[in-house]
Parts: sequence; C-alpha cells; structure tokens
Amino acid sequence: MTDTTAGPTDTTSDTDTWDLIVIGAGAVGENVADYATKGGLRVAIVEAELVGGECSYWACMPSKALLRSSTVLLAAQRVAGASAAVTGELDVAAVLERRTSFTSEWNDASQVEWLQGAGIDLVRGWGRIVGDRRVDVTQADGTVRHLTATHAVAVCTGSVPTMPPIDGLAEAKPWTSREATSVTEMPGSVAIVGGGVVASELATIYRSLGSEVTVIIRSRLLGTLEDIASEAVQSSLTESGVRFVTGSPSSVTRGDDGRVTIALGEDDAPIEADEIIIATGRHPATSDIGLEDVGVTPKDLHVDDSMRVSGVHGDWLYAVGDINGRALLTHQGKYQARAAGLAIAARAAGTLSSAPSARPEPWSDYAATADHEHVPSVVFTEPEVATVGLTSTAATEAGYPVRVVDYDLGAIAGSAVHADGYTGAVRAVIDTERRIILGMTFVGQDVSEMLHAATIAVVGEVTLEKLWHAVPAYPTMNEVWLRLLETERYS
Ligand SMILES: Cc1cc2nc3c(=O)[nH]c(=O)nc-3n(C[C@H](O)[C@H](O)[C@H](O)COP(=O)(O)OP(=O)(O)OC[C@H]3O[C@@H](n4cnc5c(N)ncnc54)[C@H](O)[C@@H]3O)c2cc1C
Ligand SMILES: NC(=O)c1ccc[n+]([C@@H]2O[C@H](COP(=O)([O-])OP(=O)(O)OC[C@H]3O[C@@H](n4cnc5c(N)ncnc54)[C@H](O)[C@@H]3O)[C@@H](O)[C@H]2O)c1
Repeated sequence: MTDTTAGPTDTTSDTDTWDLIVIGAGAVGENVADYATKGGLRVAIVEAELVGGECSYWACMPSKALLRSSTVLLAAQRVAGASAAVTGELDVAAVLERRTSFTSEWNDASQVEWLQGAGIDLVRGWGRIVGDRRVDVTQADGTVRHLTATHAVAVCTGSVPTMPPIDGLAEAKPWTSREATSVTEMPGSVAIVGGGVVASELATIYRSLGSEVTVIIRSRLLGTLEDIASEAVQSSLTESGVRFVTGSPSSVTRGDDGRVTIALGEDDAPIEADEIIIATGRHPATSDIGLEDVGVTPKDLHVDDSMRVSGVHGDWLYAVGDINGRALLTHQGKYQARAAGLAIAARAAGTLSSAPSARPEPWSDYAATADHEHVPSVVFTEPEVATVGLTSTAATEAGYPVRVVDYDLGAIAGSAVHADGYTGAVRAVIDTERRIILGMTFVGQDVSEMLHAATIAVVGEVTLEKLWHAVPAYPTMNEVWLRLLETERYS
C-alpha cells in the first residue's frame, strides 16, 4: 500500500482542557468540531492517522476518481459524432495519477490547514477514553497526553472492514478497499469477495482498467436495493466481462508464484487470481477506544438523534458517523455531525436541555431525523444507481400502504438525446394514503445528478398533487417525473 504522510504536527496551545474533544478526524469528526466551534466552543480533535479519514484517502474520493475516466469515455462512445473522436484506450497510468492527486499523495497538510483556519486544535495520536470527559492520547513517540473536556467527548472513529472466517486468509495477505483504492499497478486478475457497494464499484473499476475480475457472491448483487437496480448492474458487469460465482470461500492460499487460489464448495472449481479483495462489509471501529471503561458495551452502542450515547453517567458522550452504524455514508455522517455539533454547543450554552430523557425535536437542527427513512445514496457503477428513502420491500415491512410505480427511463426524450440507445429505469414507492413518495430508485447513466430532486420530494413529503406542478424541463431526463405521475394517475 502507499505511504502516508501526516502534515504539520499538533496545533494545540499549552492547555489540555477544551470544551469538546473529538476522537477521529474523518469527514465526520471534522464537521462535529467545526459546528461546535461555530457554536462558540473550544474544540480539540484527536487523529491517529491522516486528517480527512477514510473518505479522502481510501474510500469515496479515490474510488470515484478511479471510476470517472471510464465513465466519461463510455459517455462519449455512446453519442454518434463524439464517438468518432475517441478511438483510443484509457490511459491507465494517467487514471491512477489523477486518483493520486485527489488524495494529495496521501498527505494531510491541506486538511490540517483547514482545521487551523476553522479554529480547531489538532492532537495527533491514538485517543482512548479513560474516564468521565477524559481522553488519553498516545503519541507517535509513545508519550501519553492527558486531555479533559468540560462539556463533551465525541467519538468519530469510523468503521473497519469485516474479515470473513476463511482458512488461510490472513496468511494470503488479502487486499481490502484500502489497498484496492490505492493500487499503483493494476493486477492482471482479481477475485473480489462480497456483493455490496464496495464489491460492485471495485469490480467496475478493475474491469475498466483492464483486470480480469471474478466476483464471489453469496446471493443477489446489491441485494438490499430494488431488483431493477441489482439486475441492471450485474448484467452490465457481466457484459463487460466480469465473472460472477455464487458461493463463499472456504480457504485461500498464496502460492510461490504469488497468485492466490480460492476454494469454494466441494463441487466448485477453485478460483485463481493475482489478488483477493475482501469486500464483505464493515463494522464500527470501537476497539481500544475505552468505551467499556465508561460502561458502554461496544455492540450495544446506541445513540439518540443528537448522537448522544445512551446510558453514560453525566450524558457527555456522543458517537457520530460510521461508528454508530446508522448509515455508513459520508454525507449522512456529516449530517449527523451538524446535528451533534450544534446540540453539544446548545447544551453547553443551556439553550437545549441536557436531561437524559430530553430528546431533540424531530427535524430540528439538533436531530438527524432523516437517518431513519430518508437516506440518499449513489452506487457509482455502470449504470449508476441513485436511491433515496425506502425500497418497496422496506416500506411494506414498515407497514406503509404501498404502490410501486415503474417507468422506463430510456423512453424519455431527454434520455434519448443524452446517449444513443440510453437504457435505464426509475421506481417510485408511493404511500397510497398520504399520497407521498416514500422512496425512489434511478438506474442509468448520470442518474446521480437526478437524485436530489427526489430527496427533496421524499424529505418534504410533497404530495403527488403538488408534484404535478413541479414541471420538468423539456427535453431533460427529469421528464420521467411527469411520466411517473401520469402512470400513477391513469394506469
Ligand atoms: C471503498 C469505499 C468507498 C466509499 N465511497 C463512498 C461514497 O462514494 N460516498 C459516501 O457517501 N460514502 C462512501 N463510503 C463510506 C465513507 O467512506 C464512510 O461513510 C465515511 O468515511 C465515514 O466517515 P467517518 O468520519 O465516520 O469515519 P472515517 O472516515 O473512517 O474516519 C475516522 C477517523 O478516525 C481515526 N481514528 C480511529 N480511531 C482513532 C483513535 N482511537 N484515535 C484517534 N483517531 C482515530 C481514523 O484514523 C480516521 O481518520 C465509502 C466507503 C468505502 C470503504
Ligand atoms: N457509493 C457509496 O456511497 C459507497 C461506496 C462504497 C461503500 N459505501 C458504504 O460502505 C459500506 C460497506 O460496504 P460493503 O460493500 O463493504 O458492505 P455491504 O454490507 O454493503 O456488503 C457486504 C456484502 O458482502 C457479502 N458477504 C458477507 N460475507 C460474505 C462471505 N463470507 N462470502 C461472500 N460474500 C459475503 C454480503 O452478502 C454483502 O453482499 C456500505 O454500507 C456503504 O454504505 C458506500
């Protein structure tokens, strides 16, 4: 894996007491600190690795940068006239170099500069809660610094990959999303274990950059999404040459030639590849951060909508972002961070109740209410999948009166102009009593940019009758909204 460089060292003053101590300077920790600072608090943030966290260096940004060049190439190839102008292959070295520039060569100097500008103090090292509002930081030289918070501690330590119990896995030195997104030389072949978002995006990246790809899945690819999405992505990946094998590895060995051999069931032929990538989910990074010392069992970690951890004497502990397991997405973690940062500052100022029983008002600045049933997300595959809210299955299970309305996105005039032979699909999940949209799924080229209108409709609980007056411009792909409403009315 690539080397990482921490930028400037600690930026703290002499004091070791702050109003708020944030452990973990990923996107989420940075936002908790920023919003609490804006609320008038003095804040220190503790970081063991790179300021900016997973998203900046090994997740969202590098993976999306690795995907972008092939997406652009495909878009040009799908429009007659433009396709004649692009006759060459992807420049893989240039793609990797562009990715590296997005990670600032795994150096966090610019993010440290941002912290300084925002008035947030940085303490580098491993943070561990050692008592009520007290955090010890083990620094690179082994010395321990003792920090105290007058108001709150927020743990924003993120998540780590879950490694499945496969014989020989550790010895075979598997890649996780970290190695896969920081790759410097494309392997000839990879076997990806898992069928979620990470596996789907990595399969798209590695195939587009020339590797032979085998994906080992237990069941349906992207199984938590609507079938229109998972089927489209799996069939497009298959068409691009990705091989899908159903099963779960039982053992893996790395031979003297450096290649891995993966055994599945007794009747299945083993799979050989240059590298094995594990993409079987992530779990909260709760190890060795001292939760147990303040009476919190990590697997029972529970937060309210202001991200305050339940059952901690004095109610000073918050858990924000991937660590609380609510929605493992950068934008949703940052949303939680805004709620938590503002709530911590308001409680410190006495303008929001600190009582354990006091729950923040839903949809107020202090509550991440949208986490429950209004989460947007995009899977950056080919085709893209953009979703918000509940799937038809989730809405039915939650007891809503549901009607599903589908429309062929390829049949829209704007889509036909967008790309020759455009294919895509849209599904709206409608609450038939309240006549609002509970969830939407878009599948197709560039649908990620269509998502926010749906998020506004779902969060705003805009009725279908009112949506009738939100007129989509012609000829854009958004005209699918009109077609969905017509389908709901007349069929
Ligand atoms: C391959 C991949 C692609 C992804 N793509 C997207 C995407 O396109 N869009 C999206 O919304 N989400 C995406 N995600 C999810 C996204 O990366 C996470 O939801 C997000 O990074 C969570 O932010 P966080 O701040 O909670 O945690 P992290 O980003 O993991 O940050 C936690 C920080 O805490 C530090 N830390 C941990 N323990 C300690 C300690 N004890 N002391 C001090 N510091 C500590 C870590 O070093 C790290 O810097 C992707 C994830 C993966 C794996
Ligand atoms: N574009 C994005 O927003 C984006 C991109 C990447 C990751 N993420 C986030 O990161 C999180 C983690 O993603 P992920 O894909 O690692 O996890 P996931 O939980 O979405 O998927 C894990 C997959 O691995 C499979 N699996 C588990 N154990 C297995 C085994 N032993 N053998 C074969 N398959 C096995 C599961 O069936 C599932 O399909 C997601 O929750 C997602 O929100 C988001």
